Amino acid sequence: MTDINLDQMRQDIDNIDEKLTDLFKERMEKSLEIAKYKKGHKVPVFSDKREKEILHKVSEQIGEPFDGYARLLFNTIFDASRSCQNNYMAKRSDLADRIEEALKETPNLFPKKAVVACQGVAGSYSQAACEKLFEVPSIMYFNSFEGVFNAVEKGLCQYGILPIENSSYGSVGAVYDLMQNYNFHIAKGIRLRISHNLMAKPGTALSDVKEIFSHEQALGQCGDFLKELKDVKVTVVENTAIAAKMVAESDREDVAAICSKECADLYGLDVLKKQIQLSDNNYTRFICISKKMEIYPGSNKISLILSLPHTPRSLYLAISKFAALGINLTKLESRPIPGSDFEFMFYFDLDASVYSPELINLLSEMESQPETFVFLGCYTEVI
Ligand SMILES: O=C(O)C(=O)C[C@]1(C(=O)O)C=C[C@@H](O)C=C1
Repeated sequence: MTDINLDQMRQDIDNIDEKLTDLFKERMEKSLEIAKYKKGHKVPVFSDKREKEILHKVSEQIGEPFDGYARLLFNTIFDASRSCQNNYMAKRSDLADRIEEALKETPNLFPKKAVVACQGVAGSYSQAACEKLFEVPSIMYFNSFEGVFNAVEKGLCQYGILPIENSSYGSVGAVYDLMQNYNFHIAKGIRLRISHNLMAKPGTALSDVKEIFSHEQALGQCGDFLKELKDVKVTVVENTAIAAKMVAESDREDVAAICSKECADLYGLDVLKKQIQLSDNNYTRFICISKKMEIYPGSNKISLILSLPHTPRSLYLAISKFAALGINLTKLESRPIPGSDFEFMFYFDLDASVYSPELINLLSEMESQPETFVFLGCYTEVI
């Protein structure tokens, strides 16, 4: 009995959907007609006033309890309508040409050899990421992340390796902040499993340790282990391998470093405690940056930087453009713009590829807006 009723009700829904679909198609065709007018008369796609008027009218007409749902539905309809109009009106941008050139000029295979900038000293996780990406890299080490960006921008190194995010401790804010100041592209990404160890000179016992050195991210990833230790000073240094080197070269017998196992062999240290990170599934994402845009075959990830106007719904409108094309947004990071009044730079990672003409139209449209828009690259992430 129940099943018969359900079948009947579903049949009713199907009939309603058929009418809705016809009406939706009719509405989208009208929207395209408007796009033709707008293109000819240089009228912008988005009209906040018109959308608000429609939402108000629809809410009044439908009343409670469905008015909230109706606004949700109509906002989605506007997203589709705007996306279709933008796609129709898109002008080919300088970015579209640069992407086409990069697709033509990038070789099919990622290089095996290159001069690569890494932060820190030998034994750093950046070195491990670099050696996973390149078979025979010539690594140049720089004290700071800024040194890596500089070396690539000035052409001193062909590529640079930078950590951007850890699965348990989050984004590397310093790298995101530097992205605003340098011209670079992302050519590849890599995800590295990270296992931290407490290391000291041979002869030092865990109970002797009075000071631990490491990078801020590594210390954060080992927070639970550090909380258990009593009367131990924790000191932040630029890099985990720098911490290992400092401990190895120190006259003190009461210091230790949190670093990778490879550092033990490199700097003659002993492991006091293995795997001290919060989770066994501890991964760090690195980017491999280049000066020129390089897009290797199969690239399926896109990174962008956007500044958005301080107006209601501006972030929603940007995200809805990706949603309307069915694009998965895999990361959204916001960082304050120095010196501004709580204005932010937004960093988007998308599951998308430059082989899609609709996406190229969308990127062209975004580039034509007055706000900052930077296409960082289209690449694959090695896992
Ligand atoms: O009225 C317009 O200007 C339209 O382009 C139509 C429409 C809509 O789909 O209703 C689309 C985009 C605008 O932001 C406002 C309304």
